[in-house]
Amino acid sequence: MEEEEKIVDFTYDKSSEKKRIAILTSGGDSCGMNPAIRAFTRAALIKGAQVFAVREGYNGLVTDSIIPLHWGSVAGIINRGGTIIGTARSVEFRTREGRKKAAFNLIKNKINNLLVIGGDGSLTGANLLRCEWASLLKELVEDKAIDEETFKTHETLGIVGLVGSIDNDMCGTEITIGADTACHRILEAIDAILSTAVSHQRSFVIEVMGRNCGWLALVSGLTTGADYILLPECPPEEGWENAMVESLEKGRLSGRRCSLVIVAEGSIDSNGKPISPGYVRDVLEKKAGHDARITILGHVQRGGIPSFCDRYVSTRMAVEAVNYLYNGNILEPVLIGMHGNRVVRAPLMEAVKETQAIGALIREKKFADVVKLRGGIFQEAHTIFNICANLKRSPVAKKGFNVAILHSGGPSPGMNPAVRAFTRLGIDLGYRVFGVFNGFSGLAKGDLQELTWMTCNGWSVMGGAELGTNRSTPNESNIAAIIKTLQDNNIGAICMFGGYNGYVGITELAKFRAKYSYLQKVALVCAPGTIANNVPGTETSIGADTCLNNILDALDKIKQSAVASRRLFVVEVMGAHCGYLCSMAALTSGAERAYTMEEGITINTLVDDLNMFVDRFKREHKIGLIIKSESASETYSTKFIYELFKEEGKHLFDVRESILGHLQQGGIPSPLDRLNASRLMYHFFQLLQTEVIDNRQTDLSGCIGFIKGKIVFTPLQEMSEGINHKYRRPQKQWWLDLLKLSSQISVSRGEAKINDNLRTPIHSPTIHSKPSLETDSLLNPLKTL
Ligand SMILES: Nc1ncnc2c1ncn2[C@@H]1O[C@H](COP(=O)(O)OP(=O)(O)OP(=O)(O)O)[C@@H](O)[C@H]1O
Ligand SMILES: O=P(O)(O)OC[C@H]1O[C@](O)(CO)[C@@H](O)[C@@H]1O
Repeated sequence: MEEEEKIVDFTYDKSSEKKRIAILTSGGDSCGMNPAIRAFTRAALIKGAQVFAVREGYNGLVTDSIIPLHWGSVAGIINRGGTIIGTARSVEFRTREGRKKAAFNLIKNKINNLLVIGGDGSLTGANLLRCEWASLLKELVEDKAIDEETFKTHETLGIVGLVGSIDNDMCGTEITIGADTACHRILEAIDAILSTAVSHQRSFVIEVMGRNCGWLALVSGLTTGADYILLPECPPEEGWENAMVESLEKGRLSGRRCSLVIVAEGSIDSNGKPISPGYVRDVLEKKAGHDARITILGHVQRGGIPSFCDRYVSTRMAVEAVNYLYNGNILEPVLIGMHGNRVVRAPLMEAVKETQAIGALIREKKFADVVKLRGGIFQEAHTIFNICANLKRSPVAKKGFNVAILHSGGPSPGMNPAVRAFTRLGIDLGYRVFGVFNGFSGLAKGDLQELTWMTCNGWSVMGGAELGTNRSTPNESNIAAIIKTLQDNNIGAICMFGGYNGYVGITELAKFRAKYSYLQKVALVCAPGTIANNVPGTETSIGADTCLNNILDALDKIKQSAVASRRLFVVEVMGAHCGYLCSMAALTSGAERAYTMEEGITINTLVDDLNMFVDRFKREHKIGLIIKSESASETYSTKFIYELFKEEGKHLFDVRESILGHLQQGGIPSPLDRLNASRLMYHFFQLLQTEVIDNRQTDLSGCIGFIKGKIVFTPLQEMSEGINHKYRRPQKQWWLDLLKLSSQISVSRGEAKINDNLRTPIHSPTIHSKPSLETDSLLNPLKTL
């Protein structure tokens, strides 16, 4: 995979031949397709391309349902599920005759670049069209449908693919567009089911989608604390029914009041025989005597509002697709994927081949190879699930090593799932695990407790921080008491899961090593648990994803409230001195402006922006949105900006300010935060084993975090050097360029010059069940963002 560092090159393409690019969505719809259509269209328009939508997937290519897209055609869709250009599973395109018609229609519309957003099937189709292109064109010449001249001008077809599928089943990307939102829908349903299951002491068998991929089942199993999961990639051994019942019984005996089994829809046993939820229910009733119920989640999983993650990845991938069409080698079709926070390109043909190989390997029952092809995160999540769901039956060999976890800083969603994973992974490995209440001050007071397997039962779904958190740090007055607690409980390692203050606290504690020799035998490791994403040694902190979903939820509601009147909203978000939340919220909400401390606010910026909004509202815009980071400027406060815009914009628009406040820290943790919290804790124990126990580096100190798609350890010195101590944020912030991207694709450069009828949005097929395939169905302006 080739990683792209440059986020976007917005230079206008001056070549005389303007690119004509078509975009289509195909296969099952997925949340995130619309943000991808928006970002792709706008980024391509900025480059000077003419952009077209092919309606209803490949059917639109076959039937010539191709319409132009303009800046305004994709307005107001960033927060809408589904796909405004329609999708389908086209039977005709599967035939060579169908693909010949598709080729003809592309040529008829003078299109020689195509973006396909769909699942593995759709991208297989795109790949096939690309492979057959020359021969299809030759046949069209022979049929006299096109002449030699046209043949020559269309010899190459640039193809780029984005994986839009809830299944997350494609090689070449860690995550597909729609998979995260589907996890949100599944978790909402399971979290709701758990309360009734617990009340009745029932067992629930839940079927989730995914075709022959178990990603959705695996992630939902791990993040809801399910007892048992059935995945197509890891079919259970013969006699699994007894093992499942035994495992569930063990859970009940330890105090669980309900049992949860998640079945991926493509689950099979080791002989390749499908396993149905009905069969699992029957086993539970007959063999365990459980009162069991089935819930098949179905298409709920594909619906709703796109999550932050899906809006983010789809926007990034779409912009990179434009980059590729302008700067890449279009003779080699690519798939744009994600690796951590980074966009990557993979050869489309290879990705398709590898993905198809998985299906064949499942049929050949080569399951170990299948799991390998699903990638490292899949394997890791599976290992963590297996440990956290099963209390070992045989006693574990004790390590004689005690570990403690504490939080520090503000509460962050994901703290409880982290403690659960820490406890269970630690116990499984033979450690004694302690939870410290109320941060470093609790440590000084000796306020800690040994955590057992069941102490954290149910914590994977809980927001807040059961252990408590505060901003105290070790200092001269409490250090002796801290050392006493550590010594009394024979603690050999501390995992501080928290925010900036926790990093300061661990740094302070390490400084006391010179004075207190006991501390030289205590490993000190920070793990990022803060909504602000302002800590060093990581690109992402746990809690930020939940927080951004909270912010987007609020922004979507705020935007709706403006529909009836012209309003400009100035919305203040948290993040201390770090503009991550602000810039990401702007990028994924379609806000026109984001004010961060990193970029600063000047009077010139405010005047320019005021003029921009005046211009927009004059042209019938109903809503404007500015996201402002809480510390963006000491001089130009939220109140000041509100007053300024109110005064200057009166008679044209209203201004409202909204300070989102602590709702941003609350709520149940998102699937991604739950998953990543567990993965971090898994890596903590790997680090402990290799560095502290095997390499005897008892005074190990530093932090673990996500860098370029991997979980890595950064030693204390480097960690400290990576901090901008004045502004309490990392020195280097990888996302800064995204601020530019956000405003570029939200505000049209030449908008003032654009003819009104070109800004007309498309009818949504979700509103009109039988959308016309004619281009004149571009009616009825919605006139929103
Ligand atoms: N082998 C193929 N040859 C030609 N076209 C194909 C091929 N496979 C799929 N397609 C085209 O892509 C469309 C969508 O494929 P499919 O139904 O497999 O969904 P998908 O893209 O895998 O999406 P999802 O993961 O959401 O199911 C098909 O209806 C067909 O038009
Ligand atoms: O919506 P349809 O055509 O019934 O397809 C359902 C299938 O599509 C997906 O949602 C996406 O591939 C699968 O998880 C599921 O098996």
